[in-house]
Amino acid sequence: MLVLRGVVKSFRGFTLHVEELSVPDKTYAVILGPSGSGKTTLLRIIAGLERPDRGSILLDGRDITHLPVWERDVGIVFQNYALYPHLTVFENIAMPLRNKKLPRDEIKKRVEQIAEVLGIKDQLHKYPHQLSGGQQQRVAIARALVKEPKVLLLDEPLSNLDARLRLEVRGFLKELQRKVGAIVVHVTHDQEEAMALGDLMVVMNNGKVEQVGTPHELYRKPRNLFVFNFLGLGNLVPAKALGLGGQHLLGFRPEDVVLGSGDYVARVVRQEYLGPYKLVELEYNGFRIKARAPPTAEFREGEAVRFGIDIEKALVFRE
Ligand SMILES: Nc1ncnc2c1ncn2[C@@H]1O[C@H](COP(=O)(O)OP(=O)(O)OP(=O)(O)O)[C@@H](O)[C@H]1O
Repeated sequence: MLVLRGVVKSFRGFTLHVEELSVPDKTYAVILGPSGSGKTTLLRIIAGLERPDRGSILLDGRDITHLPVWERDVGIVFQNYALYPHLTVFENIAMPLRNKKLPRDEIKKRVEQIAEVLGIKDQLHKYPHQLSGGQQQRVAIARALVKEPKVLLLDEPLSNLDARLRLEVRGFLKELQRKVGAIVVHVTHDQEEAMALGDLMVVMNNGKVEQVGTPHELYRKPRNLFVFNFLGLGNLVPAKALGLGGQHLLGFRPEDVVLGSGDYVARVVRQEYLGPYKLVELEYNGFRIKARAPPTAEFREGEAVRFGIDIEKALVFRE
């Protein structure tokens, strides 16, 4: 189990403050937040690349706050992979083991083993520039895993891959984590990626943790407007505008809008065909509302449609 307690790190004009964060064993944790929210700083503190001003980091009950990077039992994959260009794939992966001065046979065995797990065994003689982006990334992951660390840290690992490869590698990362059983801490600003991968999601904003939970908890029970707005598509309408009492805002997801029947009448502003469903944007009482419709539904722009809201699923926020 990885625990951060009372961790504070200040730069000029920015403070990261994590009161308490626990990541249980064998958990895929995703740190999600907008640019500048402190995700990378948090990762670097866990890695030992950044020293916190206050607080402690515990790994399996051991205080590692003041240990140097190489004594921490963590593997790191940087966003740009940071491979050594003049070394072969084999030597890149072997580097952490050479630093540990393991015997030559042992190094060969372990490099080949991890290369097998990552499906790059036939690339070991090549140089990084002879590999595709996806293959380079696998080499970086292999290098991070070859020491069999308890914690694997991934900083925006998918951001350099094209859309198709990103989906493929995403599935692969999760399977890999299950196979090696390590704690993964994965930093991203992509909410879909975070929900797809995370056993545990940590939403950050402005140096603080806004909420920690499973993807479903965060999507359905966001603690505040920031989390609601940051995860997926949402509608926000004052309760009054819907003829309901109170001064609050109602938050609901497109899939909570029932089209074709209900208490309200709106106008269709536009529609987007997205394959499995259509996203329809409505205007009601001066507010925009996004709704889901079957992919075959046809609307005319400006057409009046009736709609209702699954009010049980709606969230109440203070205005
Ligand atoms: N070494 C440093 N010296 C000074 N300021 C820093 C340093 N590292 C980070 N910061 C500042 O801390 C804040 C958080 O940066 P951080 O990189 O952790 O955010 P992030 O959420 O990872 O953002 P991004 O998604 O853009 O990478 C930023 O305002 C950044 O300018």
